[in-house]
Amino acid sequence: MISRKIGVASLFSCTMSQPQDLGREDEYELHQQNIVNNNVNLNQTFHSSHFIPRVKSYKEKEMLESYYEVEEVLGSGGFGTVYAGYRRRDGLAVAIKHILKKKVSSWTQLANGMHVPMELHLLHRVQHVPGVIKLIDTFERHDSFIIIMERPENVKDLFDYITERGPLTENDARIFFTQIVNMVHHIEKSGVLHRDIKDENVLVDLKTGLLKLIDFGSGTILREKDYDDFDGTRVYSPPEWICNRLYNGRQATVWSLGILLFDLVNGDIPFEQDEQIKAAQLHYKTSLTTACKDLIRKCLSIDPQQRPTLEQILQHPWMTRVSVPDTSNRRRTSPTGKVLDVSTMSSNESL
Ligand SMILES: Nc1ncnc2c1ncn2[C@@H]1O[C@H](COP(=O)(O)OP(=O)(O)OP(=O)(O)O)[C@@H](O)[C@H]1O
Repeated sequence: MISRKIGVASLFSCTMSQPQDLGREDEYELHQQNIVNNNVNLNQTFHSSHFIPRVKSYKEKEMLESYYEVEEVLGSGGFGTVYAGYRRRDGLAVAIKHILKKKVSSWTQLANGMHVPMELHLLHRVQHVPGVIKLIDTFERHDSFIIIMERPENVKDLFDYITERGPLTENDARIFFTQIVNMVHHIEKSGVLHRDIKDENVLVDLKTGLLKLIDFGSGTILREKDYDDFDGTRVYSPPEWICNRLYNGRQATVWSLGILLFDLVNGDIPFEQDEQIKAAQLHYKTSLTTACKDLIRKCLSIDPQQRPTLEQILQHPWMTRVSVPDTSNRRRTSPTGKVLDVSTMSSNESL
């Protein structure tokens, strides 16, 4: 598998306590630390009435470190660094994302006139969506923003998960893919476009198989008009972006879902080079059902108009197939990491 990650450290080498309280709505605050907004690059400005943080007055002692213990690096990318940490008052496990202002390309203006990275606004706006990572707290410093999020215990991102286990069975892939499509559907209904749906941005809870979506750093407000900017992951971007530098948000999302589904059942993404994206030829390493290949093919239609909508994906026969108990005693590993007796779950993948 070709590595698409840069400098991602191992996850969760230690934990202190079970997450109990993810922070009540009224606990969510934006702590301003020595705010200097004069040099902020406001490429994109939106007036938001959805996001009005309570601003805590700046005091030297009320720094991040007095609320949170910062530990090892979980990952670093285009916008900054993510650390593991704990909330001091109750030991809640958190992820601390440090976003450098100079690296932020998209900003929004809040109803109170404050400027924040679009990522923060979008994440706040989709907090009600099941599966979206929970926002706990936010700080502003003169050169950066710090986003505190829940850090579920015993998780692994989907890239590492697939790298370690190889291609998933179609049944397991369906369990994951259904969660992701439902999440994306909810997010779009909330007027948000994630624009970086990929295995590295999905965390798998190894106990429950439940997924968490992270990283709205490439996201934007959903609109019908085509976009002419893209900051997501090129190998998940559609041919119309590669060829024309223009795309419809919903249709590009469906393309990225097609890449992700291929990745789940095949163990790696289908295209690395621009020419491959433009040709959209699919070569499978694994044996798949006709229904599965049909759904992938439709999502990866070169013509964006031919791609299914999210509703149509959810209605596709591969997604809705009725579970047929397998009477054999075959055993296999589930996405939850447990060895399952497949006679108790859906497993008939033949068409
Ligand atoms: N809430 C979280 N809980 C656990 N791990 C997390 C969390 N948020 C981020 N991570 C880890 O940190 C990594 C980087 O996070 P994220 O993608 O948000 O940062 P980024 O700077 O936008 O990275 P990139 O540029 O690669 O997209 C993730 O791949 C994941 O491994």
